[in-house]
Amino acid sequence: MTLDKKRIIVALDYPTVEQALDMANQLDPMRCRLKVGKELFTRGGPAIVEQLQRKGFEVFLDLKFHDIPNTTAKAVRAAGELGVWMVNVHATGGRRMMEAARNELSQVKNNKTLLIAVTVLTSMEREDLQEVGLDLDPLDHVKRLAALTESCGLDGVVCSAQEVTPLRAIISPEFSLVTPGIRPADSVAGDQRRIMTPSEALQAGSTYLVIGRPITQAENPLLALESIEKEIAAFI
Ligand SMILES: O=C(O)c1cc(=O)[nH]c(=O)n1[C@@H]1O[C@H](COP(=O)(O)O)[C@@H](O)[C@H]1O
Repeated sequence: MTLDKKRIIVALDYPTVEQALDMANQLDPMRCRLKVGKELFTRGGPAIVEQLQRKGFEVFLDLKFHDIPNTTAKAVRAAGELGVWMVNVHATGGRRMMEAARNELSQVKNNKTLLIAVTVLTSMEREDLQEVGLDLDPLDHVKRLAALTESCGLDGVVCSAQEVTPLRAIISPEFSLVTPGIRPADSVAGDQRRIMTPSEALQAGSTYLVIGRPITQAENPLLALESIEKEIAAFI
C-alpha cells in the first residue's frame, strides 16, 4: 500500500478557468492534488494544466480516453508529455487499447505519469448496466475490469469505494484504487449512485479520494475541505 499522505484529489469541475484558478489559489499543493476533467479542459486546454503545475500542483488529467488503440495511445502520450501526475482511459476499451496506451506512455522520456482505467462509472447502478446490455451486478463487472487492467500493466483503477474491499482481495496491494462518489455524511448524492463517506472509503482501503461538488459547490469550499481533512486525519 502506498505511503502517499496526499489522499485527496479535488475535482476542479468549474465552468470557467477563473473559478478553477480561484479555488486552486485557496488550496495547498502540499495537502491535495487537483483533477482537471472534461469541462475545465475543454475551456482551458493544456494551458490550465500548466498554470496549475506552475503553482506546484500535481494534476490528474481526467479525460477518460476510450477509442481505438492507436488514438487512445497517442492521447495518453500527449498527457504524459504534458507532465501530468495521472491520466485515465476506460477499461472497456479492452486489452489492446490499454496495452497500447501503457507502451506509448513508457516511451515518454523520464515518464512518471500514472495510467489508470475507469471500471464502472460511480453514477451507474444495476439498471443502468442492464439497459446497455450488461445484465450483471456492477461489482462483478468492476472486478472483471480491474483484473483486466492490472494484467495490462496499468497502475490502478477508478471504482466506487463500495468496491474497494472485494477488489483488494483480488488485486495487488500496490495497485491504486481511486474512488470518486465520495459524499460526507451531510452532503447530497446528486447524480452519483455508488457512494461512501471519506472516512469509510479510506478505512476500506481506497488509495485516493476524488471529491468535487461537496467542496466546489460548498458555500465555503476551503472550510468544506478542512472538515473532510479532519474527518480522515485518523486514517492517513
Ligand atoms: O474518473 C473519474 O474521476 C470519475 C469516475 C467515476 O466513475 N465517477 C466520477 O464521478 N468521476 C469523476 O469524479 C468527480 C466526482 O465529482 P463529485 O460527484 O462532484 O464529487 C467528477 O469530476 C467525475 O467526472
